[in-house]
Amino acid sequence: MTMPIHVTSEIGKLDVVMLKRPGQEVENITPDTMPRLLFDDIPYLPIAQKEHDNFAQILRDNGTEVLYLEDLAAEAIDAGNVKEAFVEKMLRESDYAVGADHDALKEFLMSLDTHAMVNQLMIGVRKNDIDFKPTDLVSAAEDSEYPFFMDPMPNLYFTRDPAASIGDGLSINHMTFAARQRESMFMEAIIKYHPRFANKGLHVWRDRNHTHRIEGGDELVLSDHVLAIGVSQRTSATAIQDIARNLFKDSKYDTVIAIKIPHNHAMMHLDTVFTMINYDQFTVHPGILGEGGKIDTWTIHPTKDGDLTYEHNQDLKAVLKKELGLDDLDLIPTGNGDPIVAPREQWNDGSNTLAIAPGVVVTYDRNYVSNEMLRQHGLKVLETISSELSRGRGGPRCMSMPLVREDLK
Ligand SMILES: NC(=O)NCCC[C@H](N)C(=O)O
Repeated sequence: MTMPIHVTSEIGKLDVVMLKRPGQEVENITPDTMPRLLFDDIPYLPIAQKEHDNFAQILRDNGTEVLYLEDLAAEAIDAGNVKEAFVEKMLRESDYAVGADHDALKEFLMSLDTHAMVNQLMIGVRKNDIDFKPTDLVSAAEDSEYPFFMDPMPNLYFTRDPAASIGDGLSINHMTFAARQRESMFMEAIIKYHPRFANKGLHVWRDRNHTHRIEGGDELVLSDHVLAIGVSQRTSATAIQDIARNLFKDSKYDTVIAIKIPHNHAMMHLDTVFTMINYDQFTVHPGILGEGGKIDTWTIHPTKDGDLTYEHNQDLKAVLKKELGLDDLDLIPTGNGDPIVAPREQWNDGSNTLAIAPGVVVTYDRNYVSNEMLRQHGLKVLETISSELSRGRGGPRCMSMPLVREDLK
């Protein structure tokens, strides 16, 4: 029986994927909150939705079943009969553990049907959504001008990050910034309660109850025994050690390649600068490579007594060839390596390709130089429209959480 989560590569035919259609949460970004909510501009929602529907349709047209986070979350909460517990937990993580504001918010959220409640949590709760005037010190002294009781979660359409499928399981992630920390609660509920996933023997390799951060954009499943994980703005070396230990103990995974990338918003995750697109082909943003193409990598293996060994290397190509057992490797530079085109296209996720089968990728249409390069290197490129979605700083890989991929032959 195929497991409800089964991902042993970045490139096996994509059978099932989870997306989140951008909704009103995106309209709740303002210029003041943009930096904190991790956006560099405000997408125009009707167009962003059209673009997202186009992306989903490309996936369906190529034989992928598309599931939506918002539906799975509501179905899970109903199936587990945990609406009140979920609302309580969300309130607690939104800093409303007790008190009159907690009670008013809880009453409002519980009055909605489960789908509407899930959507409302994603959209955020504005102060004028409910008939309640707070009288506490925080509201009076600190928050009086702030329009929200509960912040929107506009990054939810990047389903790649709050959780990551690995083998017959997943990591449910402790996210770096407050703006995204509550997001992984939805996946936690789905795995625990949704009939499609609950009690099916799925492994949670690392859950969200940790202080050290890791995000799915950094977690790349290179094969059925090798992962690459970015040491990045969003993923700490400690979290990488943790997940490596857990995987080495209970799965076929025996190799994690930790790759150190610059710590900034344009390159926040490994998949913004490096993705696998075929058995022996990768995209790479030249901006992560130092003099002579060097980059710091550490290959991690288990010892017999459950400890870890680390091998430092600065030749990414050599490391990948060795660990994947390849004779040669094609690293395709974003924007053809041009000093203007490469950073421009990387900014709009020109390196963030989603492979839906070996050698078949979905990319943003705006990155036409990188797309042309991919075609010249023999890839089939399916372009998706991208003027608004890209304002959130994520591309096709970021916007998709593969749940099932076919194993490679
Ligand atoms: N895997 C990815 O690179 N995801 C893109 C996340 C973009 C989002 N605005 C963020 O900063 O977290």
